[in-house]
Amino acid sequence: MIELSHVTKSYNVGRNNQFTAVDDVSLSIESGQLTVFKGPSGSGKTTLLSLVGCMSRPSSGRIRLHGIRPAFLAAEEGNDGFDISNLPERFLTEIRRTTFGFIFQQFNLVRGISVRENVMLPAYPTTESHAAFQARAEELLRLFDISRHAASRVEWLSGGELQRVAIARALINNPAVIIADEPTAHLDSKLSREFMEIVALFKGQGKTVLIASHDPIVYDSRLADRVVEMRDGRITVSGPEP
Ligand SMILES: Nc1ncnc2c1ncn2[C@@H]1O[C@H](COP(=O)(O)OP(=O)(O)OP(=O)(O)O)[C@@H](O)[C@H]1O
Repeated sequence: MIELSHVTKSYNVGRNNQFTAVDDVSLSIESGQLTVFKGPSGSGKTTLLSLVGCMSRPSSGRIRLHGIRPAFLAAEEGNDGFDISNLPERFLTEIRRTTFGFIFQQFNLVRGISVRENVMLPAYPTTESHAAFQARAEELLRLFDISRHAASRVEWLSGGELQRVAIARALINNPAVIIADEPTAHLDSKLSREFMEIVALFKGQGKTVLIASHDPIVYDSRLADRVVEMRDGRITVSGPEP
């Protein structure tokens, strides 16, 4: 479970353009479920996901992981879970790479290098050998039917293929949690439905999935265990508690 208690994120603190993007949010996100964050543009969805995914720290409040153990941490988890709100950048980076897989709207693939190299980019070789990562990359390329493009540069791929490369890259470290920000925004409805089939696969593997989306194919999906609605940095509807 991921537990947020009174989480606030403000930008440009102390300046005249100070802005609170996430405002006193408390929420429990159940493991192994799909939680969809829905809301108008600017409502704070991306900011909230970036806080949970250790890409930034909250201005105040606490975020705790329960039962999700970053692989590099030897210490036992206490009853209060593992607090990620105030960790030094070095630890945040390690947790981000070992625990979370990210899928972005623009896919954020690196041009000029191959599909295989893109999938391998986030590989985190302190937890497994390079050979193990290479084997996983080949397996993921096969799973998503992009093996024949492994040596191609990403700029030669179609939109659907790019999406599958981005998904394979998100899985290279076998993360417990997948975070996807508007993953279907640049896809037609057929590819969006295919994306949701892949989400079903994630859930089947017991992964926790968080998606920010405006797309009814995502938030109306039967796969969504919970739809959390946001407006002006606050939760307006938090769906049924699991
Ligand atoms: N680094 C930043 N500095 C200042 N303001 C920011 C920063 N990042 C985000 N914001 C502001 O915070 C608000 C929330 O942004 P956020 O991207 O979280 O919204 P969102 O719900 O994901 O929107 P969208 O659906 O358009 O992606 C926006 O008004 C945005 O302009």
